[in-house]
Amino acid sequence: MAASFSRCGQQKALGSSTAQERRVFAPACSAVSAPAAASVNVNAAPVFANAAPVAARGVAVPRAPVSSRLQRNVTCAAGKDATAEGREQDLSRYRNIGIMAHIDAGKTTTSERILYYTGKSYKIGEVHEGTATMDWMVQEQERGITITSAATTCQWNGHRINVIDTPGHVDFTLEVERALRVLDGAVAVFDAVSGVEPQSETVWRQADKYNVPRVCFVNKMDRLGANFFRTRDMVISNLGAKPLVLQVPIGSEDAFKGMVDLVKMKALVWSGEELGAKFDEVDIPADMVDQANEYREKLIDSVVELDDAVLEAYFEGTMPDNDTIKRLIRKGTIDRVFVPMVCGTAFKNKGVQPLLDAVVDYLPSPLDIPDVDGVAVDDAEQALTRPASDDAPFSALAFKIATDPFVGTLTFCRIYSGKLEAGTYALNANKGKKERIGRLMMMHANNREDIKAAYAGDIVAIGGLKEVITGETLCDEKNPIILERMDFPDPVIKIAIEPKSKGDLEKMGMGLNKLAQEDPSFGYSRDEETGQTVIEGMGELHLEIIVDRLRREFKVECDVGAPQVNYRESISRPNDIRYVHKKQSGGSGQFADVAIKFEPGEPGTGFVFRSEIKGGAVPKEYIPGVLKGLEESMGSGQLAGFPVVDVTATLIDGSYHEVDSSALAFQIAARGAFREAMSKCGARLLEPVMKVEVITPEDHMGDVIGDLNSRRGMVNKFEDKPGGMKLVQAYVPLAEMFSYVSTLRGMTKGRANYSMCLERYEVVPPNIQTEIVAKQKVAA
Ligand SMILES: Nc1nc2c(ncn2[C@@H]2O[C@H](COP(=O)(O)OP(=O)(O)OP(=O)(O)O)[C@@H](O)[C@H]2O)c(=O)[nH]1
Repeated sequence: MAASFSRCGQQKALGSSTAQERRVFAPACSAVSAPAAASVNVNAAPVFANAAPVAARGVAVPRAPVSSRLQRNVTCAAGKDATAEGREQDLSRYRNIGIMAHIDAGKTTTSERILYYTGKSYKIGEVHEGTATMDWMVQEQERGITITSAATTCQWNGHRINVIDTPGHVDFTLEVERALRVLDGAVAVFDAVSGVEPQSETVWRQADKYNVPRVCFVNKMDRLGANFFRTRDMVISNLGAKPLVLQVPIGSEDAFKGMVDLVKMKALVWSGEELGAKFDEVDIPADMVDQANEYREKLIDSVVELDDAVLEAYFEGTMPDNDTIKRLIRKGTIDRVFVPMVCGTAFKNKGVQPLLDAVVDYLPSPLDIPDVDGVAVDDAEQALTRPASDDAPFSALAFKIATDPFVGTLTFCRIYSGKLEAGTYALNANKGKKERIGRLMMMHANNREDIKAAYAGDIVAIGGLKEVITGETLCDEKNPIILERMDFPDPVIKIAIEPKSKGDLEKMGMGLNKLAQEDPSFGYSRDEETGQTVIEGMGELHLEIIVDRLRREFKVECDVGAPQVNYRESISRPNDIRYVHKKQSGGSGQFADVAIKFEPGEPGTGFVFRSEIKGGAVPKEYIPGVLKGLEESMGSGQLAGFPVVDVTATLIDGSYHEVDSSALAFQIAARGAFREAMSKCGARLLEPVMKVEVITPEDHMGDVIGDLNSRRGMVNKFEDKPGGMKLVQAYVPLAEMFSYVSTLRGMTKGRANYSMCLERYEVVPPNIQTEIVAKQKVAA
């Protein structure tokens, strides 16, 4: 049997469910791409002084639906005046936004232009030159990708815009999730050539989950094959959204000059494409007047429906004025009736200023969204809320931890209510501990500006917090609240790492500890028996970056093993198990008797525990012991030591001894019952199956399909793509996808690309299960 792992870095929290019904081990959600690390055997026995701190995990509760947003809109008018002394900007003039999209759609380039045009940076950093301000990590600059979401603050048109640029690669999906949790609105960037790409779908659904209002920016209008209206159609068909066209492009590809603004009914035409190029507001070109009229009419038709009085007047022949149109676009955007759509080319500096106008005009301020939800500290069933007001008790959510070489730990927080001053104390509501607010900073990518106080709506970094981790709440000690937790995916792959020397071993312990603190989708564990260290993450690229950071930031010399799938174990049939734990030899005895019904749960349900004990057959105080024993057992299954998922356990009966029973005895009995259940309930292995989308030239399509089939893949969809390309979609087990990037490159001479994300867990075929189990036993 595989040796047991002590799992560090993460703990699956129990959400807010009751003690009688709890869930752990939510299904993983992520993917893989990029080259595999070198393969080396690992035998060392590292010893770490500290286990990584326990990261909170929980079930995210989406924001309130539209109806409650509408209610909030009513309240906000009253809340607006409640601005405390010291606030620089009225809360209604805040926009907390994220920039989200598929990899390479141009999020970072767009964010860089936003910084430039808002006067925050005087020199533009280019992604392809490795100088982007927002991509400040050395790994980001070398690879030209965003890995961590960077936060920055800028000003536009009398508004404070807090921007978070999020990664597009699916391995860093947690960064997107964290950002969406604390944002009020988002800009969804699309590549005008590729339109809606797989990861744009994933982030779109994440934004749906958190009810985040969006504006679409169709970028790269200068590229060959760019097509604004095709992208609009894909937003409808692939995302099921209702785009509201606010601009019509003037020309495309090389001839892209600007756009017609359908509210102003003016053409915005750029005279150059250099940084800072000016644009003029001129009359609509004669050959576009009909098209502009047609789309303005569609725009007005969509917005008048949101206001009965305006609709009535419209039917009677009165056109709404531009202020009314803008008011209704804002209302429809915030209520998520439609998604305004604008266009441009960030790289060629066209369209960014109107995009900023759209952010200010149409995305919500903190006053436009529902009061943040939470629960009481001593009673998870008691719902609490906090309004976006400086006068309300202080509450903030830590959504990201970063390690800064100068400041140490930086904790990024979104302040939902109240005021926070540097040098004061706040309560970590999750841990019940007071923390000193040493330094308070506004962040500009990796630069920071010290501030004395922060207010409702701000996104700030706090320096020097000791024990706060991602997802925890900081609040006023006298008015404690625990805000909704975030949903963290479970790692899908793992690799073994071996430090080269004893010195490296110590540094590795420290490094892993810090990295796990920053990143809840990363975990590490140490096999107590073999001393092997295993790191777990969301994909090959994710772990590659972790190892790179260990080497560079923590100066750890190490060898790295081949990536392996993080399988899961489950059961296939129900069974009632009775287990008696009895120990009489020496000292006081131990006695616990449990009868537990084990049943396979629905996919994705994790672990559900219920107690149906009647008449005190198992006294109430021993039931947490049963739960604890089962939870411990779920961490490592009997087949091959993988986590067990999708099991429902119901405590139906039992007995106890007046003297010899204890919670510990029931914990041991539950572990015994679980062991028996795994052998009597048809234990089986589950594997992550990925949705893989390959975009390939037609002449390589046969090879691509043949290769996917040989990887146990099931091809389920073909589609035409712009430029004579074909999309092949297939479901393939993750175990068969390692190093796919290099195979695909070789097979198609580098002309195809692919992306993938976790679709579901499936039962591993019996012959493969036998192989995996045998391999795990040898490894143990
Ligand atoms: N032609 C053209 N290229 C662009 C435009 N915007 C961005 N690019 C280029 O597209 C590439 C990807 O841009 P990024 O801004 O890094 O895209 P991203 O979405 O931030 O990528 P990730 O952070 O890795 O997900 C870079 O080489 C950019 O220079 C554009 O408007 N036109």
